[in-house]
Amino acid sequence: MQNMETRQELCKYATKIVDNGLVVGPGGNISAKSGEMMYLSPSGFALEEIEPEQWIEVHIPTGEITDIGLRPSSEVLMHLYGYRSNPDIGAMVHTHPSHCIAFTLIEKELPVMFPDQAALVGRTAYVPYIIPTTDLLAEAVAAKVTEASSILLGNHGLVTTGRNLREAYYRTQVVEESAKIYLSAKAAGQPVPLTDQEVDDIAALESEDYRIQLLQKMK
Ligand SMILES: C[C@H](O)[C@@H](O)[C@@H](O)C(=O)COP(=O)(O)O
Repeated sequence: MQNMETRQELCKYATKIVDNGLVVGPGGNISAKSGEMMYLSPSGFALEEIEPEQWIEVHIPTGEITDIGLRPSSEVLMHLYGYRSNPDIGAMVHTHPSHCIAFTLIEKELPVMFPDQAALVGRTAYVPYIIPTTDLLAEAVAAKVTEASSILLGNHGLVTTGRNLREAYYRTQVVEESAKIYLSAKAAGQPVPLTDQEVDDIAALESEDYRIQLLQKMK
C-alpha cells in the first residue's frame, strides 16, 4: 500500500473533524498531497469510518484515479483544481461547520477579529452559493486558494488549505470559532474587528516561530 503515513494522518484528522462537530453524517471531504498524488476521501462515507486503504489516490497533473472500487468524493474537482492552482497547498479540508454556514446566511466577509485568527488564518475569502460538486464551484474555489487559506462557501460550508493536514484542520477550527464569536457579538451589538493595520501588524510579526508557537499551543 502506497503512502501509508499520509493515509493514517488522513484517518486521524477525519476523526478529529467528526469529533469536533465540524461535519455531521456523511458530510465533508478531505485530502492530502504526497508528491504528484492526492489522497481523497471516498464519496458517501462518514469521515471517521474511512479505513487507511480506502483513501482514493488521484494523480494531480492528469486527474487519473486509481481504481479501488470506491467512488472519489463528489468534490474531487474542487480538491484537484485547488492543488493545481496553488502548489504550496499540502492538504485541503472541506467541512460544514454550523456557525460558518449560519454566518453565510447573513454576511459575506468574515472580519478578522483577534490575533490568533490573524496569525493562523488571516483574511477569509467568500464564494457565493454554487451548486455543490460542480465544475463551477471547483473553479471558483481554485480562484481563491491563491489569495486565502480559508474560503467560506455561501449556504454550504468551508474550505481550508494548509501546508499539511494539521494546519488545514486548525484553520477550520479557528474559522468556525471566528464565525461563532462574530455571531454572538452581533447578537449583542455591533462587532468591532481588528483594523487592517492591526491585521497587517500581526502578519509582519508573523515569523514562522510565532506561528509554530501558536500551533503548538493549540495541540
Ligand atoms: C452536497 C454534498 O454534501 C457536498 O457538500 C459534498 O462536498 C459533501 O460534503 C460530501 O460529499 P462526498 O461524500 O461525495 O465527499
